[in-house]
Amino acid sequence: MEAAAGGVDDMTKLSYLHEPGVLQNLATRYELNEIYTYTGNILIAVNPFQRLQHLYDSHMMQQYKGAPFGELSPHVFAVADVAYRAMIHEGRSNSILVSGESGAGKTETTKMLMQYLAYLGGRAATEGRTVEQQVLESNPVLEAFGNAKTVRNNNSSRFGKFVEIQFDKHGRISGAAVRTYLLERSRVCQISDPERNYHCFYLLCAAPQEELDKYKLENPRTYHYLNKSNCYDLVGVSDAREYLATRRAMDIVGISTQEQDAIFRVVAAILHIGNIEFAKGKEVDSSVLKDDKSKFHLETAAELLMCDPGAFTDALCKRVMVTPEEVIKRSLDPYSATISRDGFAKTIYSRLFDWLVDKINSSIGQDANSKCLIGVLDIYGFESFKSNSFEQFCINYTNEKLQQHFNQHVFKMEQEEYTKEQIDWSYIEFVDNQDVLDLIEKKPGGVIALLDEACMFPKSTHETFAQKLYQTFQKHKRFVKPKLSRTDFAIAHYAGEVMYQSAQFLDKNKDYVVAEHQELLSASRCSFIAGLFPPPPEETSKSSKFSSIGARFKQQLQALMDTLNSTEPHYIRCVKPNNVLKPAIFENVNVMQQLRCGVSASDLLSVFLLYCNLMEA
Ligand SMILES: Nc1ncnc2c1ncn2[C@@H]1O[C@H](COP(=O)(O)OP(=O)(O)OP(=O)(O)O)[C@@H](O)[C@H]1O
Repeated sequence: MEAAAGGVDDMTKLSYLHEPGVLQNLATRYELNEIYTYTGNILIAVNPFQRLQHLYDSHMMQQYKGAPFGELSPHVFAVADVAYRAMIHEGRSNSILVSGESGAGKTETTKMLMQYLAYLGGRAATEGRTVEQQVLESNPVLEAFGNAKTVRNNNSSRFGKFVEIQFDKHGRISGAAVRTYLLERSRVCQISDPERNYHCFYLLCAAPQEELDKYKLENPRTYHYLNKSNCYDLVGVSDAREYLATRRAMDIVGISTQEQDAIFRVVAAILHIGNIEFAKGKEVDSSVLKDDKSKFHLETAAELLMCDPGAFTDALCKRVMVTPEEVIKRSLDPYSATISRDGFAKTIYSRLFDWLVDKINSSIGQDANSKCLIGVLDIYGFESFKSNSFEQFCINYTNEKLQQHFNQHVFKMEQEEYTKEQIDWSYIEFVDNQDVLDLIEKKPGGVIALLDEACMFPKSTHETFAQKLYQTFQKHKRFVKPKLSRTDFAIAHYAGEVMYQSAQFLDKNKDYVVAEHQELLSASRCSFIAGLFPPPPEETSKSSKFSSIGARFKQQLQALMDTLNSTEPHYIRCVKPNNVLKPAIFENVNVMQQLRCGVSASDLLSVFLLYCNLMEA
């Protein structure tokens, strides 16, 4: 078969399925603004970095509605349409898994899928808010609080998301639920140039003057949590306009004016908290507020959080130690008080984010009777940087899980098709990554379990944790102890080897709120804020008190996999054609690496073989 001049819309039509051919095909099509290409029924979407309005207008939606798959040009709408029709005809739940590296276009793709599903399953405009409107407007709310500018994407989601859209027996949207995964907390207190903190901080600093007066806010350059980077503005985005848009979206989602006020009070308080500085106190290893400025910020934060300023200072600068004999109040030195301050800010922000997600869910409402749903997964892709920490470990663990899900699905599909065509399938090799998953999640003895053990044992350090890993996995095929480091470790993932720095693993895995912070905030005179800090469940034993981010994430991931396993999956692979985030630039090596990390070469090959065999059979 000759290669078509404009490329082929399905890679399985290529005469040879090899990397240069695949790349050439994607590049040719990209040049013509044909950003979508199939590989069998997997959709590859190359980020255009420009608005291609005509691709997504209502005329396009009409065209794709009910059109047989493959009849029209490849498109996200076609994938959503297949999922919807499969759901209606077979009465089965479906899911669409959107993957790709940061900036590849997952969130945009997810929004288009949701828009199309809202079009298919929406009700005729009735008065008030419709479920689909609420579902769509939950995006800007979550983006304002969970997205930020990073070096790789100006609007990067710093959390994973699974949106479950429920349908009634007539195929109408009857409810929805959003599940989120692992928000990046460290960003609240720590950003580096030229990144930004979460959008909401800049939006609030661009609010109308009377609101700024209310929250005692000034220029974003004033705030320590924002001025560690020189980037304040986003090209082509007006924070003032976005602030109003976010407020409107909050209205639609069902967040009351009072609640909105409390939310932005928390956001403003965090900015003030970041500006509280400490100096050495009179006593050894104690600290006091550094100057009048710090006093002002502390008092303002206390006012906004509606708590007692004296108790607030104590909660930041002191710790209560309970021994069997007595209760001792111990002072913190300025360095420890600063860490305490940042911990406070991160805790309150992550509680606020969780509240928003819960509120969106309760406000949209769940349809308990729904038999069918379509889930859309928008989750971080595989990451391998110069320096990789606990976040990358969790992200890559997620991707191992999804890769296994994909392998099992393709394998099952092949088996079924071959059986149907009466072809002997005994020779198909099943690529399995269970060994990496065991290394990470096995209980007892996996990396997560060993990390939890280390966190529970007071004398552990990252050095002792790393030594334990070296001992335990000495002979593990997927574990590598580097020669030159005593604390790093590498895992041979399906997409390549990643070296992790264990230094902050223990701290980042600990999931507890300092008792003094909890006490202060649960006593807030603002019911919204007190509600973010309900009393912790009764402690039955010491061990039940410990909860870890890793173990909780593992549970969440298992629940996600259980949901996905009960659905018919569809895959969309987003590709970022360049690192300068500009249209019309297609970097071959870059794209090739992404294809290898995601739908890997062997997966493409197996999908290809499957189609060839089917055509011959
Ligand atoms: N189909 C599209 N049409 C126009 N622009 C797009 C499209 N897809 C992506 N973009 C552009 O690329 C940017 C990055 O896309 P997006 O935020 O969806 O990436 P992502 O894969 O979700 O990244 P992250 O993992 O960092 O959240 C968008 O802000 C938008 O400017």
